[in-house]
Amino acid sequence: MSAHAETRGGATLRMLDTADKEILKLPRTVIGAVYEFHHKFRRNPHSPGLRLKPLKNAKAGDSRLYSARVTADYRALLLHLGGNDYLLLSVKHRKEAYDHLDRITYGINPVTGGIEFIDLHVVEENISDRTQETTRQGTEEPARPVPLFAAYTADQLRELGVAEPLLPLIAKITTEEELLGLVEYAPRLTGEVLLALYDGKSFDEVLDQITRPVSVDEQVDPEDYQAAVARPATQVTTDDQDIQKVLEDDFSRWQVFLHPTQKKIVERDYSGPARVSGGPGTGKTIVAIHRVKHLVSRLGPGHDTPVLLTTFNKNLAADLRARLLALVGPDLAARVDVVHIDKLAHRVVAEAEHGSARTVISDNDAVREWRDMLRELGETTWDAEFLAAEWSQVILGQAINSRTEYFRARRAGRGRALSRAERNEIWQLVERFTKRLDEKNVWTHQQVAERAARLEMERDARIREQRDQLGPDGHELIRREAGSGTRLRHRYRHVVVDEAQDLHPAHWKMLRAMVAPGPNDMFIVGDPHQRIYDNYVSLGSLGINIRGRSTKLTLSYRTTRQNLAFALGLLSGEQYDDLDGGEETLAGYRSVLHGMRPHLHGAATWGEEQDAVVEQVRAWNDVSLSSIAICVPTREMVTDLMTRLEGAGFHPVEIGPDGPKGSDGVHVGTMHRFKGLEYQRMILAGVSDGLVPRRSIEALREADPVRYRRERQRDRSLLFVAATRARDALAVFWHGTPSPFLTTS
Ligand SMILES: Nc1ncnc2c1ncn2[C@@H]1O[C@H](COP(=O)(O)OP(=O)(O)OP(=O)(O)O)[C@@H](O)[C@H]1O
Repeated sequence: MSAHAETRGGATLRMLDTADKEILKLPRTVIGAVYEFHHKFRRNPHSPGLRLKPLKNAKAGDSRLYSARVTADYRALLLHLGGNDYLLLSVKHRKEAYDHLDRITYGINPVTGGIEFIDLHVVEENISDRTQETTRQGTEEPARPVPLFAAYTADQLRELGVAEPLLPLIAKITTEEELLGLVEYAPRLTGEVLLALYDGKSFDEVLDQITRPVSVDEQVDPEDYQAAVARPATQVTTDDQDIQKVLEDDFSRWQVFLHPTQKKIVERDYSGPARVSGGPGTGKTIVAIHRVKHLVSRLGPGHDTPVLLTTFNKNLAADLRARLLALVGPDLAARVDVVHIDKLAHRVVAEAEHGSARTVISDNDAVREWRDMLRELGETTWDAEFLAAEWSQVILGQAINSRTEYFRARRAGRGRALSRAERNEIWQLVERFTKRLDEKNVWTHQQVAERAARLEMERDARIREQRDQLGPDGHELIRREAGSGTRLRHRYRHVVVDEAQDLHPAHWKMLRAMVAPGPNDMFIVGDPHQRIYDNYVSLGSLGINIRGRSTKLTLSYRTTRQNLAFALGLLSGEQYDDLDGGEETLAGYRSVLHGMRPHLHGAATWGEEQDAVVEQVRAWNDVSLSSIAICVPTREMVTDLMTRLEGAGFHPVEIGPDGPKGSDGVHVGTMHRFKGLEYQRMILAGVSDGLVPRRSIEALREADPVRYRRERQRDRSLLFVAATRARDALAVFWHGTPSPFLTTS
């Protein structure tokens, strides 16, 4: 519903995204009053109690700027957009609201077409406060002999979208602290551009990676504020609840203020499957959830669940469900099937086979079964991990049913080539293995996925067949399932996938078959740099054609610039695929958040390292224990650390396959468990040579270089995922020799 439709007769009052930063610093009672004010204003902006009146700004003839009464002492600054539409720019103490009117500027950015508001007085005060603070602490940096941005002309900065009124201030900045002080209250794009230039990106890179993605194509009318407020670059709230969310807590901002790039991706109409990539913390999950909202709010009325939102595991699905509910409310959320991918596959199989009694075993259990079987057979040519992966990825992944098919199968990226005789041997072992599982009445998730994919593809084929038989009127009952009288349709109208990089080919086949090919059918979100399972796919070859519909998010909302630089260093020299046979990079990946450099600490032994980790937890006593997490490479190390923390009087909570097994207390888990999570502070422990990457892969270095590279890359990604979970502080520990991933960065 649009704000206009909601408030017929009254007024619209939207809030600019930069307003809440100042408002949230006000006393609690005033924040509450802002919310009340907002309600009253929308009902009748001219009610006498509100004292709405134009302000005489320094700009000649300016009549857009208004003030209104929030409490006896506080005033709202409003921008009149036209008609009864207003924009809340700020709330200030009465004195401040009128004292520095000549320092208040607003306008439409000619590059993005978005509305920008700057209180130069606030910016200047912030710069001077921050600088004084560093002087007091004795941490001030020496001013550079030339201003930081002296190398750029005003025209160049304008071209990059920097806000005009800030140019004189920018020209004077000589320290990082001053820059951070300016960026905090500057329009979003100005901050992004300046920090990127400061971090060493070239003018062209910034233009290409930061400015162009948010530029508008059309000519911007500098006076048309109604048009400007509707552009993605103007980040505003839309309704009452939004304002409440923003005022209640900072964590709800994602529900309200999408980055222009996020917004474009969410609202675009795609002619077929679309893919969104982006580094850690760039809001891929947020975009997926908003996309679901966008899709579900356009559906006609009904009680069915035409939208699927799926992800990798149960824990992440629970998180998606909670976030979706917070964003859309129970009625719309009820129309979305939020389920993790394995459960979805199980459902399909259970429905077809009326509840299979088989027990599912984990991938680790499957490798163990392979190992046992090879030992029993005295078979030493192949190792269990290789056979498990060959079976899962090539044989199940391509739904191979016979030896002949396996002889012909493509084994792209699987390591060394296999001769016909070798394939024959493997096939026999696979047959034996599946028989062994059958006899034990167990199967793996991949087997379930493969069965589900087959079932869904058969269903899809039946739907097509029936459609082909439709008469010219198209409404024949032929569409009914033979005998049952129920209509046979695709399960979903739209499918939205998060954590796409770790889905198995069989999952993709199942998902593809669950939705009719067409506009907005599939929305796929993932980051190949975070692939931590051995599933490589080419979406095109699985019938999911994303060509021309790929977009990338590059601004991290989680990771600080310091942590981000560290994490990027971990990946140096690797290449990553784009899930479609091409290459993917993290070009443009950046942050505007500022924090401490990661703390790095080496110890002589694992025992000493654990002592240091416990000390670190103790030192972080300014945050709650549940906002700290520790991740380590192995299960044994989790157990060790849990005992150690317990002994030190902390209450560690282990993260299991379904998420944390409790809430209060430091979370501890293996690196695999941290996919998709985030914590205020993170400790990575055990980042030693031989553990990260695993020593066991060394044997492959000569024997199978391709596989060696992949396994090594997987361990690197695991460390990358772990390092990017931290919102503010990151501490990295090892014993003995540090991981080579640390030293090459
Ligand atoms: N537009 C936004 N406004 C405010 N916060 C945001 C916005 N977009 C994302 N965030 C926040 O940034 C953090 C990371 O978002 P999200 O989990 O969606 O990123 P991601 O790309 O899926 O990360 P990862 O790949 O590491 O799992 C979250 O805390 C989220 O709430």
